[in-house]
Amino acid sequence: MPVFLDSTDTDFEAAFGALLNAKREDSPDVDAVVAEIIADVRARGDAAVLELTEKFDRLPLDAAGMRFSAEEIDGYCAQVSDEERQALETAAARIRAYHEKQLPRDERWTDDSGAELGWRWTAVSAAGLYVPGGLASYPSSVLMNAIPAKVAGVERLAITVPTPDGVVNPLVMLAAKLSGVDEVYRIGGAQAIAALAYGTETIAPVDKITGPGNAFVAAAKRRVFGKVGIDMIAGPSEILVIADGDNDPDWIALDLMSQAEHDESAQSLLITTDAGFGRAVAEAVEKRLETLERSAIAGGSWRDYGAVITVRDLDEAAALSNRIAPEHLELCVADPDALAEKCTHAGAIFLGQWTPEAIGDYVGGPNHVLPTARSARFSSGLSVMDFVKRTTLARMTPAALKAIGPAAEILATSESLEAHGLSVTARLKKLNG
Ligand SMILES: NC(=O)c1ccc[n+]([C@@H]2O[C@H](COP(=O)([O-])OP(=O)(O)OC[C@H]3O[C@@H](n4cnc5c(N)ncnc54)[C@H](O)[C@@H]3O)[C@@H](O)[C@H]2O)c1
Ligand SMILES: N[C@H](CO)Cc1c[nH]c[nH+]1
Ligand SMILES: [Zn+2]
Repeated sequence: MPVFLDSTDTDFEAAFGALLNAKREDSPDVDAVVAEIIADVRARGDAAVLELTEKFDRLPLDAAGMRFSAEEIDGYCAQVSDEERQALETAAARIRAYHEKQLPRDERWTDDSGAELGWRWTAVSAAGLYVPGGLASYPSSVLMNAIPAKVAGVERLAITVPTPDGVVNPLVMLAAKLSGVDEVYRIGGAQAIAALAYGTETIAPVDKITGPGNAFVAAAKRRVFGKVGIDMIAGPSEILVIADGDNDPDWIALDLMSQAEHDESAQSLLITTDAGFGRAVAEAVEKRLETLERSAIAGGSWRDYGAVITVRDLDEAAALSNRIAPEHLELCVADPDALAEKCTHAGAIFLGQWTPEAIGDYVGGPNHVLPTARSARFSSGLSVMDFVKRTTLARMTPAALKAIGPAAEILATSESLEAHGLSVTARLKKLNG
């Protein structure tokens, strides 16, 4: 059973604080292991990656076998059924259409001084896309990473995906092919992140790494940030459902389990205005856990990190939700739009009882690579914007320089930066004869 909290209890704040601070993904143990792995890959390149792949994925490889060949990719694609291919194509088309709307526009204008100003967007040259593969396999994450990158115009895309015991999901290969990516490596975890960031004999380094993963992947992305860009911390999955008593407890139980089954470090929370409904959902979860094949993982994370919280009203629910800043927020209440207005910190919001979170994982259109561990307070889900950067543009005319140059001279003097000021003064002198 998860913890049951009631916002009217005297010890509520302490218990809620403990829930917020649960060290699900950035524990010192994970970070220490990851630091060692990254150092090893930097020092020994391919040799370290190959050893770590054998150790963690039980997959003995040589350097030549690290990358899937074009023939291998085609062979796996041929194994995909028509039904599965169509489902992937549906997902890909919807994800593409959604992300095409995110393409930012260049801007250029002339201001009152006569200065021409603006900015220009250009794509990252090379991106490494992490596709998880430890406890489940994620063709959908291939699409969610690669499609926005392609829409942005990234030239080189390299996918890393662990294949424990050498088992490959053919749909992962087809998703790569449908997205136009042919550089795919069968490596995962912190060693894959290090290889993408620093490069090895076989893998050329990239400029930016995106994608979700477990605690080891999330910790590795934190550590390589600065050497390369990263999208965000997209670690073990989370869901917060806010539901009134007018819902089917079994539906809500399944929604909670849909994220609990990703990882033992996942977190599934229910906030409800109806204590009896909260108990009914918890009972429905226990019933479902009796038959779910992934009950070991789902039950583990539900027991360790799950919670059912009873609140006085939906305003209180929104306030708690903002403190949690969940990756996924499902609003199963009579007026989900009104509640959504108040829920300002969340990776993705699912409005109403007909929108299970799983639709967003696969076919809704928005990206499913989303900020976890409360990082939705300051970051957003993966988008085209993660694969572009903005360069500012400025052109002075003589009139513009005359108008705003003197202020620059004064500020340069105030900073004691002589050459800065003189670079303006020299030009102004010429203009002023
Ligand atoms: N936030 C998001 O947007 C989002 C999206 C999809 C999936 N996810 C999350 O991605 C994760 C996928 O996890 P996964 O495990 O299935 O696959 P994964 O690919 O993230 O991790 C597998 C790798 O972890 C490494 N690893 C495992 N145990 C280790 C250990 N003891 N020491 C060092 N390295 C170790 C291994 O290298 C292995 O290859 C889940 O937590 C899921 O919730 C998040
Ligand atoms: N829920 C995950 C994001 O936390 C994404 C996903 C992919 N496949 C199934 N689920
Ligand atoms: Zn999911």
